[in-house]
Amino acid sequence: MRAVIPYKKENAKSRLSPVLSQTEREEFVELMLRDVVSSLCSAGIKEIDILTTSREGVPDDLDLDLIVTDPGLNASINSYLQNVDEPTMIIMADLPLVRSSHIKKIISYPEDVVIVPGKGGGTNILFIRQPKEFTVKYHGCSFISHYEITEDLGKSIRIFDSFLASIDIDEPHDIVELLLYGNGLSKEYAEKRFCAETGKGRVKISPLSKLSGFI
Ligand SMILES: Nc1nc2c(ncn2[C@@H]2O[C@H](COP(=O)(O)OP(=O)(O)OP(=O)(O)O)[C@@H](O)[C@H]2O)c(=O)[nH]1
Ligand SMILES: C[C@H](OP(=O)(O)O)C(=O)O
Repeated sequence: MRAVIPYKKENAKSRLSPVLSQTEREEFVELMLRDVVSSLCSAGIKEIDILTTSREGVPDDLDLDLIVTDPGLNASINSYLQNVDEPTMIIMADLPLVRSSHIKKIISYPEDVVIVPGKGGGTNILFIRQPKEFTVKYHGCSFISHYEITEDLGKSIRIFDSFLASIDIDEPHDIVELLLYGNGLSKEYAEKRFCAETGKGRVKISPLSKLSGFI
């Protein structure tokens, strides 16, 4: 089996621009990628492809196969899937809370397709046993799209229900979960810039320079 990580570094994570500059977001996404690769490696996944819009910005100290494609998430993944003959895990680069134990569990299921929902209707991980037959449709409510695509193919489905694996770091409030539950390089990066501030209601992030009642 293999894993593929779609990756776009240039102006990455634009939804985090209220709290991180472009340079910071590009540094941050690389550290999240490293965390994801580390979890895959710890789970024993040996074949890891990075499907990237540019060779620059992909760490060259990691043992990864690089596939450079034009921008366009769905088109690049769908053309990649046409060329693979083995079970394949599509795992996003912005999942620093995914642990190797999640990966091991996901690949142990007997179903044809395992879907790991992301917050807000997204798809964080798709594990597909026969990828050539599958077409992805990310963006919008892609969890429902991938569920329906799998059903239309007559394939069996497992939904992997996990709090940590559901958290993709898209918006500033997602960084709270990274501060609370992270254990890798991207958590260290976030800790240099933010703290988790407690008060009424949910914990919030606060820039480190404005500390008040934080944990
Ligand atoms: N190969 C490839 N990967 C992409 C592309 N766009 C996004 N990705 C990756 O797909 C995953 C999900 O993307 P998003 O969460 O939308 O990330 P993003 O585009 O950096 O974030 P926003 O600018 O906030 O939408 C991440 O792993 C991205 O690095 C693309 O055009 N090509
Ligand atoms: C790619 C997209 O990611 P999100 O917009 O949820 O980060 C999705 O999961 O369909």
